[in-house]
Amino acid sequence: MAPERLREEGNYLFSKGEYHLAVDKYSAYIESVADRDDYSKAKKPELVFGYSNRAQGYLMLEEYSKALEDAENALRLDPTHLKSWVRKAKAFGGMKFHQQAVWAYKTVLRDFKDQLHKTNLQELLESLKAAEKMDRMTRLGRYEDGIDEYWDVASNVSEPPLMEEYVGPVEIKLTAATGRGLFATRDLLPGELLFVSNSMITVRVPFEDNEASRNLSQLALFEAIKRRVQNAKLEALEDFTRLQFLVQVAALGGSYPTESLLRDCPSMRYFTPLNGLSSKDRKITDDDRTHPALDTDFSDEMLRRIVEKRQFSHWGTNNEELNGLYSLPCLMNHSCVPNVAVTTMQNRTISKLFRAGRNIKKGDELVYAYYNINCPLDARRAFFPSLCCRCARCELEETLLAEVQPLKSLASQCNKFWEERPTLQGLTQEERHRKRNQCLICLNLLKDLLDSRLAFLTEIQKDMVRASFIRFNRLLHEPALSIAIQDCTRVDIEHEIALISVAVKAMNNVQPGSEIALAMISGIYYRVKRSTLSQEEDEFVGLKEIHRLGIEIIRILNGPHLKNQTVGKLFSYASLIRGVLGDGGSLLATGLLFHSSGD
Ligand SMILES: C[S@@+](CC[C@H](N)C(=O)[O-])C[C@H]1O[C@@H](n2cnc3c(N)ncnc32)[C@H](O)[C@@H]1O
Repeated sequence: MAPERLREEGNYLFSKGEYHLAVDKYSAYIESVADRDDYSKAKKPELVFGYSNRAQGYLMLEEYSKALEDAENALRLDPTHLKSWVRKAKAFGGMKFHQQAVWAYKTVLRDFKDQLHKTNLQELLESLKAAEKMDRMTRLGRYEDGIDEYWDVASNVSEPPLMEEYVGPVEIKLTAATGRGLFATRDLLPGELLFVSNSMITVRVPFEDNEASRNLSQLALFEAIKRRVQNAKLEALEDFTRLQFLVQVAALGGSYPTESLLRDCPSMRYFTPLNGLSSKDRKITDDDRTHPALDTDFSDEMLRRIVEKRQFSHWGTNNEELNGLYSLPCLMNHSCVPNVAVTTMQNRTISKLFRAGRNIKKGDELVYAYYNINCPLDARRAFFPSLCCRCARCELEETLLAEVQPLKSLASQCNKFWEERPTLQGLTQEERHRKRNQCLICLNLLKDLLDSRLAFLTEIQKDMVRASFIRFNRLLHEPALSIAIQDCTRVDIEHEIALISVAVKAMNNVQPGSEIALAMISGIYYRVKRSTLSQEEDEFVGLKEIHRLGIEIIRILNGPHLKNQTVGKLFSYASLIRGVLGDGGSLLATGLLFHSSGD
């Protein structure tokens, strides 16, 4: 077929969205032009056209390294070909080489200034801005810009910001008692970013709390990971990201006690996004070629175990469930006194951002809470029966519950009250008061215990005990039990603020960056503010102090550099989530914080 015909057919197929076929036609076109027996100078424009258009086809197919190769082929023949430059920039972006994408967009904007018309220019400026943002995230760990922009009324951003991956001051090592864990490689301040992890694979299923639906989602994850492993195995020695994927899956499937340190404690190079690696570290080395992950058989049994044991579930909007697999988060151990705060964000993927919750020293193990830890020991253990956490708090509580009978009965009342919660809505006025009083009596008993028999505990130990009884405080804030501000005296309100203040301070000392504490603070703050007494809000004893604590929590969860305006919005929005925060619902809370647009 004549080259012109091939070119026309390629264009036609491209316009119809048949990108695979279009790429084939452009390949045939390139070949037939190259084979033609005439001067190379004469063929140059046609070859540039062929390579450049095929690059565009590859971009549509998300085959970015091939797109880059073609764009570069075209530019070698004609370094002034604008479209090839733009395609090269896009290919860099697709490969997540954001630093190079920034450079390529800047080159276009500088060298082709006179050829760009308005729409072109606008589009390129936006692409450059997006690439710069991605670059800041993946190399510097700066995510606040995207969050600020999302919440800025002046911006038209409606989608939650896309969070690219980032790996900061973290390494994998063996712990003394709980297998592998993550450790800090330098001293850290509260709110500092540790790493951001996107799900390797996500499946969306309609939310149905039953066995069949769980099986279906596990099967879908299993099929997806199996396909990805097979593909990665084919190209792992040419493509470093595929090798990274294999190492990550092998690490998740690795058993502990460890058989092979190399496989079970892989270098962070295998977890770091390419844009965060030096160009030397991105290249496949001899050590990579002999990496044990390449010899791993990735049996169905191993992949099934990964899916079953390592899957994270999130509630999505529209009553759907998003189930995902993560690499680094799965290597971090649990503690009921965590030092890491996590937020989850749903955008096109699901991103988890991990930040230091408190001051952390170089070499400290990094631990976060796998589940809601604001409840008594037995309720915590019920969330994850196979774990049996032995952190300092669990050990303390176990001893106290065995030796201090009143504490044990308070714990069982606490759980019982909480389980009765769904029926609170239908109570009469009198029953509500009675129930509320029961909670208040329990809280007073707890206070007396801590002031007398348990007075020997240190302050942080007392806070650990208080944090285990938060359910009493939360019940006081259930819509069915909470006091209507108009109907109560200033003394009542101040008493309630004092109660919540003790509770949220304890929660924050035990688990800095607690979304449940934030929701409780914001809830009472706005209840007082919206009441008829709102003018005097600042005079209420303790209200300012809990507001300050709420702000502190937001900055731990979302970074210390967030604009004040954004922090204010997140604080006001947090009051809306208290109703939907059930046990284990803390992941949902921040998902929602970002998911809903506006206030
Ligand atoms: C998500 S993995 C964490 C990484 C794990 N240590 C490894 O080597 O793969 C969770 C498993 O780690 C162990 N683990 C994590 N936190 C623990 C804790 N606080 N107490 C006891 N075991 C824990 C349990 O075996 C648990 O099933």
